[in-house]
Parts: sequence; structure tokens; C-alpha cells
Amino acid sequence: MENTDVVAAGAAVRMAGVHKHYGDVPAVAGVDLTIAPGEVVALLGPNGAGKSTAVDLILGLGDPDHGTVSIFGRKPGEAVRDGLIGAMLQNGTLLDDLTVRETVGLVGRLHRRPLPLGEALRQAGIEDLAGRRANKLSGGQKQRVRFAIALVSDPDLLVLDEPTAAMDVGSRREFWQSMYTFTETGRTVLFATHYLEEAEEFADRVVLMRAGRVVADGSVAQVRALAGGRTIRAVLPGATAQFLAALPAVTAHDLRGDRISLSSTDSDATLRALLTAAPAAREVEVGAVGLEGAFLSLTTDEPEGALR
Ligand SMILES: Nc1ncnc2c1ncn2[C@@H]1O[C@H](COP(=O)(O)OP(=O)(O)OP(=O)(O)O)[C@@H](O)[C@H]1O
Repeated sequence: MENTDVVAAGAAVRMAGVHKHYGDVPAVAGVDLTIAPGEVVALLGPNGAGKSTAVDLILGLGDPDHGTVSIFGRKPGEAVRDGLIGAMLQNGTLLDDLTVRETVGLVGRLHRRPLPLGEALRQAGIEDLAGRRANKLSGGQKQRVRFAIALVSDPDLLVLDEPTAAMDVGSRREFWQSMYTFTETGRTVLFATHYLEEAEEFADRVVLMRAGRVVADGSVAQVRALAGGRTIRAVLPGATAQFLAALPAVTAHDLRGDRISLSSTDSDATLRALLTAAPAAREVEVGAVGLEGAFLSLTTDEPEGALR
């Protein structure tokens, strides 16, 4: 058995060769993705990349045209019925006339082993809103109610489609604090987001989609490295292009007068070699390629499939 098969056998999410078309549009075009229990995974990609379609397939809201999707070894529909998945979708409707307590309680009663209502409200940070009707809630507060609805089945896997879209900075921070509490118990989270800093801060792993495919998959550091790692700048009199190109882990170099600029996939190794071979180097600066830089380069510049 290959390593990946071992993981797949106990996987929280397993997508194998998944395709989904809407008419002529290949919304998901051959996705293989395995998420192990306990991972917190961010799903990133530009508009139309196929994130929501992938999330829908994981939640059993649609069937793939080809390939298979399984959640803890079961069909998505079964996993949802058994309360293994909690979902928070972008526009989940709330009934205006019900209070927060009634809304979350109603959903809880649909499940076999729901969390106590007070506990779901506490975990979502909305105990103080329990008596408020949905039509009196702000956009960010509504999102927290949707979060409580996702939590109330006490799921092993939480799937969140842009969970903080309507929240201000303070609410987002509180939301992620609640999420930490959830993940500390070893449960699995998959969230789609447009906020790269959220992926950077909260995810163990980043899956980048473009045009229905996964174009990068790894830790934040690995995804950054795929896009060129770090840049090193310095002043080095007498530097030659040949010398710069021979330094370890250098993927690109630039020389203007005595100013050098290097792109490196391992800036520690490059810097060590540079300073050993050329101790006269001064004004050395190392800059990180942010996830944003990686995102742009991986979703716009490269030919499809080149980065896997
Ligand atoms: N119900 C549908 N009918 C027809 N086309 C659809 C439907 N849902 C999605 N699509 C198309 O499938 C592609 C993928 O859409 P999807 O919503 O999965 O992307 P996304 O990455 O979630 O985008 P966004 O970041 O804008 O939410 C897009 O080209 C979209 O127009």
C-alpha cells in the first residue's frame, strides 16, 4: 500500500479524479485531494476557480460527473446525515422571525447527538445574542449564527465557504479564536477564503485552485517557495552574474552596478554561501515573498499544471 493510500483509508476528505461540469464550463477539472483528520486547510483561488463547486461536492450538494468523493470513508450525503460534517455556506438563509436560540436549537434537533444548545452558542461566541431575532442581526453576527449552526451537530469536519466575508477586523479575530478552540480538539477544518492573511495565519496547509484544478498544495512556506521563495538584496562591489548564478538555491539574479538582487528557494543556504564567498557584501536585506505574491504568481503567471 502506498503512503497516500494509507492516508486515504483514514482520510477526513478524499477526492479522487473529480470532475464537475456546468454545461460547457469545467468547474472542477480533475481534482485529487486528501485531507487527514486534524488538518486545517485553506482553499484559495481567484473568482471562478472552482472552490465553491468543490465544497458543494464535499457536502454532497451535487454529484461529480467523474471520480469519487468520500468523507471519513463514507459518501458525503451519509456523512452529512450522520452529523460528521458541519457546513457554513456563504448565503445560508436564516429565518427572520426566529431568535438565535430558536434557530440553532431547531437545527440541533435534526441531529442525533447535537451539542447542548448553550455550548454551541458559547463556542460561536453568540450567547449574548440568543434572544435576538435574525432580522435584527448585523452581517457579521449572522455569520456567527451560521457558525453555531455548523457546530451544533458536534461535527468531525467543518467546511466553511468564506466564513468571515461580512465581518469587520475585530469580529474576524474573535471568529478565528473560536475556531482555534474547535481545532484544538483534533477536528478537521476546510475553509475557502479570499483573505490571504487568514490562510497564512490559521491554516496548516494551503490548497490553491485555478480553472478547476489544484495548482499548488502544501504548507504556507512551501507554497511561497513554489512562487520563488525569498529575495536577497545587497551591495557587492565586483560581483559577476556568473558568481551569483552559482550560489546555491538561486532561481534568478539581477546585477545593477554593485547592487545585487537574488531570488532564492532557500535564503539561509544562499546567504551563508554569499557571505562566505564574498564577505565584502553589505546592506544585506532578505525579503519574504508573501502568500499574496505566491498567490498572484501561481494563479496568473504560470502555465496550467506546471507547479504540481
Ligand atoms: N450553478 C452553476 N451553473 C453554471 N455555472 C456555474 C454554476 N456554479 C458555478 N458555475 C461556474 O463554474 C465555475 C466555478 O465556479 P465556483 O463558484 O465553483 O468558483 P469559486 O472558486 O467558488 O468562485 P468565487 O471565488 O467567485 O466564489 C465558474 O466558471 C462559474 O461561473
